Amino acid sequence: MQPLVELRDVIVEFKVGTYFSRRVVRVLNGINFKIFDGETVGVVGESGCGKTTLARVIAGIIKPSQGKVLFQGEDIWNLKSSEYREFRKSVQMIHQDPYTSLNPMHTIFTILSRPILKYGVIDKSNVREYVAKLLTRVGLTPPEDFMYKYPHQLSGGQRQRVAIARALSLRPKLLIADEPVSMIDVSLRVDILKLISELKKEFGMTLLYITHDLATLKYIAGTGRLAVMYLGEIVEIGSIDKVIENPLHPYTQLLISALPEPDPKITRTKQLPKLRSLDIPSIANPPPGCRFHTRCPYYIEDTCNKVKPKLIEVEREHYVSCHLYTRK
Ligand SMILES: Nc1ncnc2c1ncn2[C@@H]1O[C@H](COP(=O)(O)OP(=O)(O)OP(=O)(O)O)[C@@H](O)[C@H]1O
Repeated sequence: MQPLVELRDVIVEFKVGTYFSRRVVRVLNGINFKIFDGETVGVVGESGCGKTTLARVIAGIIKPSQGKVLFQGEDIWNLKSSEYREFRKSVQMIHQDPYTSLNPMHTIFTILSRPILKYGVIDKSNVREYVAKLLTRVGLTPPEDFMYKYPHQLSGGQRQRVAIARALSLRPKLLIADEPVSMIDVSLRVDILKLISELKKEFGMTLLYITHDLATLKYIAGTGRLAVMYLGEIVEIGSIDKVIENPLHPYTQLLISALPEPDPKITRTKQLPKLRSLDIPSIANPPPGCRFHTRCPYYIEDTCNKVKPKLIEVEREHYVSCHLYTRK
């Protein structure tokens, strides 16, 4: 089956520093990744591991320094302008920060109607009705109470609902939600996650959900797949159930064992894997070999610190890059 999105050996490098101390930081290091039509894929990893960069590469906002990004089999950086326009319409993103993702100078009506008119989704005469429908669908009712307000007049949760309506307005094939609830009040998070998950089903979209919080991922992605990132690389990928029940990579094991337990007794007695070091290396200066070796409890001298492990299939559709499995 042709994937909706495919990343082939994607490398992203940024130039950082001033003129005299300019250097290159590799933020994505050889990503191979497929997303299939209709599925939900979660990407989890700690802050700064390259999740947003991955999302932006898939959305066509950042051009990879090397490698290819294919959408429906076509290299997005070789598309004709009309095809590129169609691609940009098909892939929509909900950003982390609802306070900066909406233009503060425009009313909600303008924010929602502009992309609709730009891409000719609906006839001009029907725009008001369409915007009202969108607002209602994302729970901003009655829509007249929100349409002519400015973003600063709304709460964080309401703004994120507007951002969801904006993404939805173009009827995208792929919705990328980049930590959509991390800056929203805890009490509102479940409602927003529920809304995204319902809309995904209702509109038959494919969903890429990015988070550093595995607990919210289980909530939204349920039966989908999960990719675990560590310092710019995917270290494990498989169905969410398999990865959570049988995490293969020591880093994934660590993430899962750190999940809060409903029973405080279990939390008190739970043994977390003993890490070699608590320091998280910088993505600007990653360790050689396996990037997790400086922290890994199962570190193998002369292998993990020297050889980069390949992502291999250990059980059906469950991939991991770790020397513990390549040696078997
Ligand atoms: N345009 C850029 N120029 C230079 N460095 C960048 C740029 N964009 C991202 N980075 C760096 O790349 C690294 C990965 O950033 P990214 O935002 O992709 O991580 P993340 O996993 O999404 O983190 P968070 O969860 O904190 O948002 C960070 O060290 C960041 O500072």
